[in-house]
Amino acid sequence: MSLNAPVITIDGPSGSGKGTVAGLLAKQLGWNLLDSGALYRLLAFCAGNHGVDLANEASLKLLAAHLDVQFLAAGDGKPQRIILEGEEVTDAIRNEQVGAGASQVAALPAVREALLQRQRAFREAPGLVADGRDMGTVVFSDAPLKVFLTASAEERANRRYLQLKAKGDDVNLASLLDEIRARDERDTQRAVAPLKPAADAIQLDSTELSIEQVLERILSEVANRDLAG
Ligand SMILES: Nc1ncnc2c1ncn2[C@@H]1O[C@H](COP(=O)(O)OP(=O)(O)OP(=O)(O)O)[C@@H](O)[C@H]1O
Ligand SMILES: Nc1ccn([C@H]2C[C@H](O)[C@@H](COP(=O)(O)O)O2)c(=O)n1
Repeated sequence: MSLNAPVITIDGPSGSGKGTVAGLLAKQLGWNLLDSGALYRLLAFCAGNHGVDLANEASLKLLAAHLDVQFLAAGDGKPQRIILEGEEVTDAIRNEQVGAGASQVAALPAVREALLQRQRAFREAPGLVADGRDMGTVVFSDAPLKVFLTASAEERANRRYLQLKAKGDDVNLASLLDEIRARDERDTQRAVAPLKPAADAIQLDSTELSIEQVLERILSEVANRDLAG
């Protein structure tokens, strides 16, 4: 970990485009990438594999501390490959069921504590782009650029619908909207590290913006702060 390496944090609700924009930004800047939501998804998925109840905080804490995971750069603009206990789970953790489980385990203080250092270890030169819910408020509270990315719940559900449909999943728009609202509620209302903008974050509503427009706005903030060296 290098405490001097600059960090750009991108927080926001599910489907706001954080992961997509963080990946593109990291690629463009040649910086490291932390998809912190993947860690919570992996924990929920791993708990399922090991028969651990999603409310069992003590067992989840242990599982989180010993999570055997590798993030592998895929290149060609493809998402990182994720290997859990030797098995590729890149696609398996990207569904609403695992997302809901992740949101459930993420509300447990011992789990968040157990994952904190693992997340901070991603801070390496030349810099880090980190996306999640508490990147700007807790994990990298000293980051020189913090973005809070939002979009209406309807637009986010529609994006998720198109994304899952393109993968061949059997999806229903109304259920996705309900799931997104339930996840928003749990992520914003939990007692520890709730989803909220950091006081010094730039807020971007992407409802009417394309991915390229969002990226362009963040890159202009990177240039204003002279972060790219
Ligand atoms: N501005 C945008 N306009 C249209 N589609 C977008 C935009 N941003 C993202 N998308 C699409 O929306 C879907 C969800 O985006 P993404 O996975 O990046 O969201 P997220 O905020 O990381 O969600 P989660 O927190 O659940 O992982 C993807 O299919 C992505 O291509
Ligand atoms: N920094 C983070 C990242 C994620 N979570 C929780 C809350 C989300 O609902 C869930 C899945 O995240 P996603 O992959 O959809 O970004 O994980 C969190 O609490 N803190």
